[in-house]
Amino acid sequence: MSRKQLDHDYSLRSMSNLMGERRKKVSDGGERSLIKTPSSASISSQGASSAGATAAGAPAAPPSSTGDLERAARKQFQRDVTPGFVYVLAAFSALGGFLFGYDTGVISGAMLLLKRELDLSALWQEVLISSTVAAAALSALLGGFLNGLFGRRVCILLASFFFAVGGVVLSTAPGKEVLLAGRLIVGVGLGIASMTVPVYIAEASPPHLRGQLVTVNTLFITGGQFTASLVDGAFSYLQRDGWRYMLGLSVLPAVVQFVGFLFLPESPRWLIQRGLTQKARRVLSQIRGNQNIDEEYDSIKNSIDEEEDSGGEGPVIWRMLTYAPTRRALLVGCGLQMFQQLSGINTVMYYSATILQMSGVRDDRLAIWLAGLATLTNFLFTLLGVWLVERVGRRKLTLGSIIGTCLSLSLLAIGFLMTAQHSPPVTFHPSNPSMANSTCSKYQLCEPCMLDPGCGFCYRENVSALLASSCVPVDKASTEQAAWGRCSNTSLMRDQTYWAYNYCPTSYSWLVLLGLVLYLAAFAPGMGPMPWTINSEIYPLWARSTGNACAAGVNWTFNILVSLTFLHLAQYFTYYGAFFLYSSMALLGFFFIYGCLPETKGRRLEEIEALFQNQLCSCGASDSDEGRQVEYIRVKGSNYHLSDNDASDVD
Ligand SMILES: O[C@H]1[C@H](O)[C@@H](O)[C@H](O)[C@@H](O)[C@H]1O
Repeated sequence: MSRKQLDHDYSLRSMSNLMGERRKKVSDGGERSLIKTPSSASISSQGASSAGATAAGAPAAPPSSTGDLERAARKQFQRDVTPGFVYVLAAFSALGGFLFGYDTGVISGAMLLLKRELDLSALWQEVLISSTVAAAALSALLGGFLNGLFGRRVCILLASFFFAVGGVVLSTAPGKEVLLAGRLIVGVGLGIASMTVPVYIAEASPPHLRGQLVTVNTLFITGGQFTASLVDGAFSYLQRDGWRYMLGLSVLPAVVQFVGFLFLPESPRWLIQRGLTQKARRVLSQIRGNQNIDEEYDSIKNSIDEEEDSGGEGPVIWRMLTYAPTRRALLVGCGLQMFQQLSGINTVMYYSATILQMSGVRDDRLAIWLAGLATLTNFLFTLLGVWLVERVGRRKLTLGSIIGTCLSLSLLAIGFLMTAQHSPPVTFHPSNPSMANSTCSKYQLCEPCMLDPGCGFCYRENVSALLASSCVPVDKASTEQAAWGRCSNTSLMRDQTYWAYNYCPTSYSWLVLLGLVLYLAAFAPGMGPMPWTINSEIYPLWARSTGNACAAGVNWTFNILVSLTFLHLAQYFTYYGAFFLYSSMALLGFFFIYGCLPETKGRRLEEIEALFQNQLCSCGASDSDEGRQVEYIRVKGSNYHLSDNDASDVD
């Protein structure tokens, strides 16, 4: 074969191979199979020439080695199929993630001010915090239906509309009832955005970038949480109405997203499914920068036609549950979201200010600012996840992350255990009968006193030792001070007298702090983003919105479950008990992921269904390694054994 022919051959080959693996029908007993063609590795193994130069249509210096050639082809291909538009589209969509993070993060700081200004009872505080998450859980489920009916774009517009209206209602609320209405509206936006945005980004992205771009959405979530902690810190200095600014600021990104989406296109996959094929073609070539989209278009169209041919009766969720591959995908998707929340991320984040207080940060404001460091760490390590996802793949990243999460949770628990075992004693018991009769004064150690939500530990400390300490009831109006005694007036507390609510002074705080940092470093790159990313790609088109709706619903439901039970858990099992429990959940999660999660990196969305044809808990073994390895793909009960040679023969 002449050099020129080789050039031509391999430039075409690299284009199609690097796009992912190709779906081919093979006439083998009427069965259909996914045939994995060799990707870049096969280009080099066959000694190809300058694919990159040919693809660009310009002569280039001959690459010095096959490795250079492979890299050149890959780069050229990625330049060609990655026009800037897809980044713009992902960034505007991910504003939904930012609002998700901002609205869930900002409430803790806003609540400190709200409870003082509106005189909120503990019940109202709880209702205001959890109502948003509960509304999100329900609307995520509803979002599945809306997505199928109106498309992704309309749903994102709807979500940003809810965010904006909710923000306005919250910032102008005259009282707690209107605040509740605002929180519910925001919750509806949250639920819809959390299930739609990953799907929209996944459907618009080319396969080699899909993981990265969907993970950017989680990066925006953690960015929103970080911004919220800064805003909370900044506005906490305002004597009045600081919470109005905190809650109202979310209107800005919501409006930007709404306006942006008036101009952004609908997902081409949804358009094809709806039979709007001309429009779908236009959108696809707009997103792909006028590349040749025929192959991608045909592949989406074929998979939709096949799905239609195969029929299927009843509501989508029923069809998903009665068809093995989608049932397995649903189990994997919901399981991932469940284990994400059961690993205690929101408890750890929420608790970070207290952990810092344990380490000796006495000033409340400073603790709030420093807690921002935890959200920053979460953000930075999610960035690492964005970088890693297309390099190491989803499966390895999630597995590595959950092992680290499990170990660091154990370290946190050990830190709390040491703290409990070296709990300072209560040395001062009041003699006044009315004071002495309170439950709090019966505790002999700080640990049980701190675990009782009605009590706090009031102590005096000099440089080297803990002086007189007592356990006293907390002020009903504010947990920042005691109901009576030395710690009952924060502004009058002098002589190194401190009020510890929710924590005990300890010399083991460094262990807890180390656990916190390691936890965030392990959780954020994998367990934080991967459940969202993987869910956006594991369902076939007909089941995608329903699958994502269910998984997002599971995420929000376990979110609320874990946050609402934490304090009770701590009360009955102590802090270390609670963290050991989260750690064992993470361990369970590891086995689940190890057994059930296949690698989806680099595959077209239309091809992923086949990965779930395997029996559950053996599907993790699919190994692509750039097309070099032998692969077994079982389709509808038949085994196809493909080697490199088989694969290249088909091409
Ligand atoms: O993936 C996100 C993220 O990692 C957040 O930090 C967390 O607060 C959310 O609950 C979670 O779903």
